[in-house]
Parts: sequence; structure tokens; C-alpha cells
Amino acid sequence: MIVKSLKFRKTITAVCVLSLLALVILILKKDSTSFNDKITSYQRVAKREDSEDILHRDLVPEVKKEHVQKLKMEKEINKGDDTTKRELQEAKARIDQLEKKIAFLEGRIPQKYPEVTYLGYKERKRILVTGGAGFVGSHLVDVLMTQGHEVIVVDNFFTGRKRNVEHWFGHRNFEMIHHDIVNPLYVEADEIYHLASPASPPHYMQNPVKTIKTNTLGTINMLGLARRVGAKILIASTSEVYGDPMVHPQPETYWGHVNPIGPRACYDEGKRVAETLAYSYAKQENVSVRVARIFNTYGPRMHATDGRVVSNFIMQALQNLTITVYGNGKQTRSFCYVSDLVDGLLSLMASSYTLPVNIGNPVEHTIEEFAMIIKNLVPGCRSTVATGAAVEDDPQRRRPDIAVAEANLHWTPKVSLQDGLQRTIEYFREELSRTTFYNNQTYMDIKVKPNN
Ligand SMILES: O=c1ccn([C@@H]2O[C@H](COP(=O)(O)OP(=O)(O)O[C@H]3OC[C@@H](O)[C@H](O)[C@H]3O)[C@@H](O)[C@H]2O)c(=O)[nH]1
Repeated sequence: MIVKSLKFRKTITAVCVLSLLALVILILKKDSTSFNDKITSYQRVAKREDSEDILHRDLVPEVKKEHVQKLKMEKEINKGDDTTKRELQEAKARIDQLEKKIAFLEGRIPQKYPEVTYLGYKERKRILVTGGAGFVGSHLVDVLMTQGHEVIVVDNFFTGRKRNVEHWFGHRNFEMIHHDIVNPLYVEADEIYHLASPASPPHYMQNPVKTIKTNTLGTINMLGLARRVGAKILIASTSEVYGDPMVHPQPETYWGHVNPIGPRACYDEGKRVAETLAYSYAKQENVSVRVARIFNTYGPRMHATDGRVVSNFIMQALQNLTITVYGNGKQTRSFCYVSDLVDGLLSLMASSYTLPVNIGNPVEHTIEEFAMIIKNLVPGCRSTVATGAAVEDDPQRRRPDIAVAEANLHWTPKVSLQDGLQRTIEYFREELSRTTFYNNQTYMDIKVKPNN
């Protein structure tokens, strides 16, 4: 009897121990399944980082949640087998990377808007800026907004970027319309700055028909709008209306020397027609027009792959790549810092002067000299300067005569080339770190064969 009872007890104990073991195995298995799920979800998160917007919208909360679980996972690393450990370490590395991105993106979300002057309804204007998300347009928008005006930005984002004006998103004086001005636009405005058009030669040559349409049909639409609503309109023309000039420096009275069928014609002739349209609307329809002939301009918010000389040379110098001079480098340009240009545009709009006005900085350099100036402004730059094939119809000399602007607008550029380039180099340095951070690749790797 006693033996039987002892045997029964042993059996019960054995059953209990086995059940306990089974329970422990079950719990461990469940943990490892949810653990594998986590890794799969991290891998999914990592794959979805191709867009900053998606990162903002979806990944930020997701990754924040993951961060809270990171400590738990660290404990689990010690428990898991080798494969799991490796996978976990990879997931942890991805989380660290995503956390850095979040910190970077959070830095870009404006905590508050830039300070804006309050204007009463009598002084406050409603101002339309076409191409307002572009390089020059966005700087103009900043000044108009801080002055306290209501600003409507219209852009088709062909070369403009939302990033350039995102610091105004949600402001009650700011409105943005995604629209291509080749189609009519119906809004109310007191003033129109018509800046919409690609301006970099590789951009405007990429789709020449579109460039002509933007500068002709687009300008007709904007002049028509100005007529309908009684707005004053400023047309952004260009030094390119002078073509490859036979007169130097170029005064507004010079009629120019443009090849009407060359690769630059879509822009040069497009802008010439835009000027003709402006003065036709002024004469026939009584529209109040201003025409700014804008010379080479540079500054922050130029696109790193814009293709113009300033962005190309700076990006090349910052990455120790070959600085690519097109042709022999003896052609000249005169570079104006963007804030000076914006001051000139505002003065022109405010003035009663209605004929075309050159807006540019008359300090002239050869492109060869310019390459050396930039190289010397980038500390430790190891780039070499190489000359290459010349660009077809490239204007050989360009420098504005700004006597008209000085006399009628009391405007003259203030920012020296040295200061302006330093600010622009800082901007591109920042852009480069942002881009390599995301893509781990350089912007360009242009190789130019020396021509001698
Ligand atoms: O990498 C480069 C880029 C450009 N260049 C040269 O640098 C000079 C300036 O070229 P950019 O492309 O910056 O600008 P461009 O002067 O040819 O045209 C500009 O003129 C005035 C504005 O209206 C426009 O922004 C644009 O059309 C040209 O001689 C060009 O051949 C280089 O040597 N290397």
C-alpha cells in the first residue's frame, strides 16, 4: 500500500514537472515568434526610407515606438541563438540610423514662423509670385511675407521645390497653388511677379518647346490676369536677350545678338517675346508693366544639380572632383547675389520706371578665374581645374551696365562676390551632408578630358 502510494506520488511529480517544462517551451516559442515579427517589421521600415515625406508621415511615430522597445530587445539579444543575435544587431543598427534621420527631419520642421510685420488692410497687398518655389522666387516670397503681405505662390515644380517655401506652410498670409501657368489662372492679386521659367541652360534646353510655351503662353496668361484684375506685373526677363553681345558692357538700349535657331533660342527668344508681349499689353490694354533683365544670379537654394556654373563649381570643389570649365575659360560673367537681385526686383516694382532695367552685379570675371576663386574659398580643396569642349552659342562676354537701375531705382548691389560665395558654399556643404547622409553617394562624378 505504502509502496503503491509512493509510486503514485512520483508519477504525479513527474507529470507536474513535464507540464511545467511544456509551458516554459510554449512561452519561449511564442516570444521568439513575436521577436521574428519585430525583425521583419524593422526590415520593412528600413526599405521604406526612399521618400522624406513618407518618413515624416509614417516612419517617425513607428520608429519612435520601436525605440521604446529597444531596451527590451537588448535583453533578448543575450537569450537568442547566433542568427537571431545577428539579425537583432542589424535591426538595432537600422533603428539607430532611422533615429538619426528623425532627429535631422525634426530639425527642419519650423517651430514657429519667421517674424512677420503686421500690415493694416490698406497697406497689405495680395501678391502673386509665379515660380515662387524656385531659387529666386522663394527668396522674394520670404521678403514679401516678412513685410506682411499676402502671398500666393504658383509653381508647377518643374525646377521649383516645396522645400524652398515649407517654412511658410500653414501661415495665414501664405497660399500655394500647384499649377502650370501655360494654363489660365483665376486668382485676385494687386501685384504679380512673373518669374516662372526654367533658368539654367541645361534645364531650359531639356524641353525647349515647353520653355517657349512657358515664356509665351504663360506670359500671355499672366498679362491677361493682370489686365482682368488690374494688377501691376513685373516680368522676369534675362541678360540672355542680349545673346552673345557685340556691345560691352550691355546697356538696356542694346538690341542684342541672338541666334534665333540655336540651342539657347527657346529661352532667349522666349524671353524676348515675353518682353514684346509685356509692352503690347501695356500699350493696347493699359496694363502696368515692369521688366527686369536679370543677369547671372547665385546663392542658397540653387539646386545642387542645377547645372549652372556656380552650383557645378562649388559642388565639385566640395567633393574634390574636377572643376569643369567649358571651352577655354576666357568667357566672362558677372555674378549677383540673390538678396541683391530681390532688392532690385522690389525697387523696380515700387518705382514708376516702366522700361526694361538690367539687374546684376557689374564685377566681371573670366570663368577660369571664377573656378580658382571658388577653389580657393573651399578650405583644403584638392580639385584640379580642367577645360573641356565649348558650349554651342555660349555668350563670350557679359556684364551689366546698371546706370538705369542706379538712377531710377537708386539700387546698387551690396554683397561682395567673396561674401556671397562663402554663404553659398556653406549652403551646398549642408546640402551635400544631407544628401550623402541619405543616399551615401556623391551628386555628380563629372569627368572632363583636358583639351591640351
Ligand atoms: O560646369 C560648368 C557650367 C558652366 N560653365 C560656363 O560658365 C558660364 C556661365 O554658365 P551658366 O550656365 O551658369 O549661365 P549662363 O550665363 O550661360 O546662362 C545664364 O544667364 C543668365 C540667366 O538669365 C540664366 O540663369 C542663365 O541662362 C558659361 O560660359 C558656361 O559655359 C562652365 O564652364 N562649367
